Amino acid sequence: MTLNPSTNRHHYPSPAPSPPNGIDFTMTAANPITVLASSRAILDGKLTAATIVISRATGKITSIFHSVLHASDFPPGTTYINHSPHILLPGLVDAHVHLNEPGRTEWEGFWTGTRAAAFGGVTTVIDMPLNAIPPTTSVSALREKVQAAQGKCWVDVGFYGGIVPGNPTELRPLVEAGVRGFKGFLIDSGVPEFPAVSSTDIALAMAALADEPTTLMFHAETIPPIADSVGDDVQRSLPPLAPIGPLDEYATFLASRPSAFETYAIAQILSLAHIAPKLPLHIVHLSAIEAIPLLREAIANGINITAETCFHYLSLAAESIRNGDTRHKCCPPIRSQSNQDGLWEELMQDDGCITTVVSDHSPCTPNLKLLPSHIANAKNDVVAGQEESKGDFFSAWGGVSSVGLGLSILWTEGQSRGISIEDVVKWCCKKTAKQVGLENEKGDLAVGFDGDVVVFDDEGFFEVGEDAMLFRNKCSPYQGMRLQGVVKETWVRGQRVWDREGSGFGKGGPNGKLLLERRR
Ligand SMILES: NC(=O)NC(NC(N)=O)C(=O)[O-]
Ligand SMILES: [Zn+2]
Ligand SMILES: [Zn+2]
Repeated sequence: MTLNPSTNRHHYPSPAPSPPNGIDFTMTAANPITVLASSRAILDGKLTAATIVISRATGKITSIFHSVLHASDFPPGTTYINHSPHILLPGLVDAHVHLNEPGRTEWEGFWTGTRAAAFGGVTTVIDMPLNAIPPTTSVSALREKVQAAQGKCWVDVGFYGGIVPGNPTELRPLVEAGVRGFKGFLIDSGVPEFPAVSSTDIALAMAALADEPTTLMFHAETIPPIADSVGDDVQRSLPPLAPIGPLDEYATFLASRPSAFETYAIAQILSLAHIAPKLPLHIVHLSAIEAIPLLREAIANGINITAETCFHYLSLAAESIRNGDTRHKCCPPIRSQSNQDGLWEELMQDDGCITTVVSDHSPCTPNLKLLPSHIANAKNDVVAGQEESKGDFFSAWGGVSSVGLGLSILWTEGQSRGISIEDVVKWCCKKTAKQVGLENEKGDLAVGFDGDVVVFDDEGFFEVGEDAMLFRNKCSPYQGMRLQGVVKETWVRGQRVWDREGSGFGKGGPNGKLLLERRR
């Protein structure tokens, strides 16, 4: 090793690999590096051999080589791991997670939710504005959330703001305070403190955000009016379709929330898009394939709109949901197998309207799922004293728990559909990062990006037992399933947070960053 006294920089020992493209191939004593290598990695969306150098001081990727370099190529003191043949992926950005703290921390919290994320290779989660109390509909509520999150996050966490009636003046201050987008509901949200918006509210929100660097997102389900003369406010207060059939049969629930709820809501949003032509619009958790032609046409006409779908719509189907298995209840609902096939078909199109796949992890305490004891098989699923309403899809909380399982769910389901690991990275890393304005630091393995790296064994299997459901309440439709694709290690900004075969969660504690830098 040669020491350059003027800069105190240690240069790499000979034989050092020649630095391609003039990359600064040096390490200072104050800036030690971690090097992760593998014969297989996803760089710039393509599978290739790679050696990734991460600064331990900044957590950023400082150089990348498209080949496997050796430990001896680096200075002593370098942490070097060759993970061949496991795949190095950029950490997943799950752009739709409900963490529910403060206020409903017994449903989920920052600590449990972000550990579950890290377990499954998710290095960034974006928290939804509802189910915590207060909901994130004002800057002061955001402050409470940020306060509650301090010191508890194992991965990086960003926040969405909420659009509710009466809060348009809060929206720009929320952008300034660092929220990464906004969500509004066109139907009852399930919690009283987050009411649905009318067309008038949407128009006000669009006007307020028209020139802001943000994304306006909608829970697009609404009850089509019984008559054109029904006013907007009356419309919003209509009850959903009454159940016709046994309440514990999934088909009864599915029939109460038809695809027309989604297409009608999307048409309503599109009819207002001219108010903010530049503002990125986004449909969260798209389920109904009938909405795809509407969205495609809108995009062809220049409307700036995208859609996400969820792991559960791509892996579960109405036909296989047992009576009373409310772990599958979510809104919009999981639809037929042919609907699932149609979502996959759209997702696989390069120019499709569905650009991202997220979890919509929206958990609750097991008692609120009203799960009958013949289905409950995790310890905390069985709750005494609710026999009369057990399995009632209409009374049960709507939301599927899956944060941290998504990579393996998609990989398992995708085996028979011919997807590649590059596809998964596109849907769950690259495009989700873009959706929330993190495309210059997350979602890819590239110089200058955060050193968020997943070590993925694409051929391994695991069973979704309690040890794989690190979210607070072990109640998920994936429970007991055998999934292909195991996350061996998760690195967040150059620190190993999860080491499946080694020490488990890192001794460094929860070092997740709260992503509150204003979007640009
Ligand atoms: N209040 C909720 O968490 N709702 C969520 N619930 C679902 N998806 O069933 C959602 O994202 O709409
Ligand atoms: Zn929603
Ligand atoms: Zn949600």
